[in-house]
Amino acid sequence: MQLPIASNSQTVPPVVLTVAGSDSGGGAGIQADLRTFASYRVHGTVVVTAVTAQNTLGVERVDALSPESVSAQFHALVSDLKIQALKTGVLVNAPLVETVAKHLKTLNLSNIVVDPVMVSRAGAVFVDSATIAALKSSLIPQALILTPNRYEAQILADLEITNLATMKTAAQKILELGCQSVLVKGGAMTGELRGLDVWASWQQLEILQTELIETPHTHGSGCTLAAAITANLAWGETPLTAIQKAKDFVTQALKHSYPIGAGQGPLGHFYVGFPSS
Ligand SMILES: Nc1ncnc2c1ncn2[C@@H]1O[C@H](COP(=O)(O)OP(=O)(O)OP(=O)(O)O)[C@@H](O)[C@H]1O
Ligand SMILES: Cc1ncc(CO)c(N)n1
Repeated sequence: MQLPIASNSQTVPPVVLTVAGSDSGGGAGIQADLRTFASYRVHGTVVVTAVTAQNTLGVERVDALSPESVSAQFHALVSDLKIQALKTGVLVNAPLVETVAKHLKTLNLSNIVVDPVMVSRAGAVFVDSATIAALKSSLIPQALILTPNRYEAQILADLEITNLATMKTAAQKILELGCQSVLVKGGAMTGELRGLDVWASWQQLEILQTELIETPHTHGSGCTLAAAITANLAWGETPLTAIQKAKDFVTQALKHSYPIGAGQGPLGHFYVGFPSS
């Protein structure tokens, strides 16, 4: 593959950040985010929020980092590096949500993608009601783009999502939480809605669909999508274009997902050519 950027000391890629958890199986979380960032030739930095013991079959244990550790990681980063776009992933308790929200406020950055990880598609529940309340009050209002999956959108909108109409209604209800736009992801929908997403801002509503990839190996698709949106924003794309390009990237990576382990395998990020940005 031809590298699009010359490697000399003058070339500086955009700096992006993922505030997320580690997946020991390497499929989701920070591991998926960094593979995605590398695919987009952006420099990925990390604030680790939790360490999960996880594989293709599920989550066995979650250890949250302390708010002090998370704060220290933010301080080290922002005292030295200029972040152009960031995404947040799993935040397993209310103090962590509040800590991250406080640091994001001081960054004065508009390119914020919030992936409100609460329930993975494999059914792992990561958060309690206090955490959901903190997400709603302090983090979601800072999002340029919020990316709930079907189950997270149901919780945030307090509405059962069964069809396209309820996906749209949920998106519009979630906007009232104060985010600038919301992408209700359809990976967990069934039939012809599987893989269809609904994006809503106050001005616009779009249905996004590429092609359905018939595979059980989709572990990390949500993290990959949010990371790819973040990378596209860092390269200067508008929110809708960033989402469209990111969805194309996820579709390609799903085409190349691979069966390691006995459960849901990860996406094949490194088999996708350099994405246009
Ligand atoms: N089989 C599929 N074919 C095409 N697109 C898919 C498929 N499964 C998921 N997607 C897309 O992948 C993106 C991620 O959505 P999804 O609903 O899977 O997120 P998620 O549940 O947060 O993922 P995960 O918890 O596995 O990281 C969305 O754009 C969705 O439409
Ligand atoms: C660490 C981590 N973050 C996010 C998800 C959601 O897929 C996961 N399974 N694990």
